[in-house]
Amino acid sequence: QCIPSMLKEYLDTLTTRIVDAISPYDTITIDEKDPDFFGRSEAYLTTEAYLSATCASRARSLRATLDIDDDRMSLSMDDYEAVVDEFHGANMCWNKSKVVPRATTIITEHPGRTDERRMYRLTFHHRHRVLVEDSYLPHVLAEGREAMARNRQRSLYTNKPKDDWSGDYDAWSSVKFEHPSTFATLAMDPGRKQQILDDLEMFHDGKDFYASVGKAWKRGYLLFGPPGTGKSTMIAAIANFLHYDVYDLELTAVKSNSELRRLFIDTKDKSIIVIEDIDCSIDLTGKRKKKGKTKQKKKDDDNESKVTLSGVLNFIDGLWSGCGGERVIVFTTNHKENLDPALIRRGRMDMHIEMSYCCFESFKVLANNYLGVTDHSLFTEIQKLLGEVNMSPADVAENLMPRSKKKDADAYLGRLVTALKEKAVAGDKGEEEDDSSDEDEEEEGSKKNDNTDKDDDGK
Ligand SMILES: Nc1ncnc2c1ncn2[C@@H]1O[C@H](COP(=O)(O)OP(=O)(O)OP(=O)(O)O)[C@@H](O)[C@H]1O
Repeated sequence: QCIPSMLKEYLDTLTTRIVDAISPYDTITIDEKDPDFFGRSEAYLTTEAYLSATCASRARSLRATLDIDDDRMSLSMDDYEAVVDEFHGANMCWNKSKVVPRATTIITEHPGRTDERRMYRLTFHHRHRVLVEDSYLPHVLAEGREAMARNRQRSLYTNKPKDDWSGDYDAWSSVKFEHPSTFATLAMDPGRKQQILDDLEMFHDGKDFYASVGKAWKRGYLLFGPPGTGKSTMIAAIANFLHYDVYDLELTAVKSNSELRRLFIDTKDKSIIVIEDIDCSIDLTGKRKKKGKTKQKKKDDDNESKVTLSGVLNFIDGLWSGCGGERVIVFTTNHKENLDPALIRRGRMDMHIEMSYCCFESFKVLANNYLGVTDHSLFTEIQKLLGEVNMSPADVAENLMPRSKKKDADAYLGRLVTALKEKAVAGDKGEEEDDSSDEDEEEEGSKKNDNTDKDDDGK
């Protein structure tokens, strides 16, 4: 029984060798099993992601698997299916096959599990060998990784108090990141929006550029503006655009610079590290200039947190240069003028983005988002009123929010007109008083600065 099977194996090998010798085609096999680990090989997973993203739609026979984390079906080529990928005029033929081991009499604890092994085989003409090795395989790798990053379930992390850290990688707790905000739904000046998108794209595709100029692959964005103008919404849109995780760093819970460093070291690549309301998080502001005035306060704060401005500056620059890559850091503030210039200088906060009160262009985005209208007889009046009063996009959105299943555009736009008129009667100052009413007392003194910020668009 053994001899015929050995003979078959020998003949198979011989046939392959003869065919290889006379065939003008080369092949590369990418095996599912990782020789060093029990899991699936990264090369296989990356190839699968690449083919699913680029060529699987051309395959007639597909395989669906349920991604439990993501709660969706993902499709890939089925076994024995083949597709052709054209690259720089050359045909790259991929097929998927599997090897089923010969039956044995091993009794297993897991009867459903088989030892079958899948593989992708790339076949191409011998004359494209250099193209495949130098360009096509790196292309498959880069695009496959990109597709994997796009498809993975992203997380929103927050830092735990040090007393709750239990293991080496336990400084952050996380939940699924599922914020629906995108740049399409974000209401802001379209020109500025495009600038930000271009900047993010440049950063995202800039690995080689950053390496060539000797700069760490990171980018800092300072988002500033009055409450309710969309700073948090913008962060979510950036995360969705770049397909990054978000680390929401609560600085007041960090007790020392070394704890801060450790938190940053524990963040992963392809992530956004956010410190919201940086001016309220910690006494980073003005400390260097008004040492005398803040001495007493500093004493009181010593028991609370010993994170210093220089600690924050060091971790941004020191750490970024040394580890990982592809990280974005975002600070938000309602009062940019209170921040120490060293903290927000270009190179640390590379782009300063003002989120301002609702302009007509922003309103049109919100009207479309909330009511599905792109034009209406009340638009002209709303445009005029928005030119006269300051209303945050959050307030505009609240007025446009349908109160029943029926999207009655006349009623909701009418309600907005009434609210704007009331504000016009109260004057712009009324807006500022409204904002401060639900905020901490200590913030009240700086409300008037919202308008001074408007002159600095951070270009
Ligand atoms: N520019 C915007 N585009 C779309 N929606 C917006 C925008 N600004 C505000 N909103 C809406 O208002 C809500 C509050 O906005 P958001 O929390 O992003 O404001 P913020 O500037 O971060 O406020 P704060 O300074 O108080 O934290 C959002 O959930 C969103 O629905």
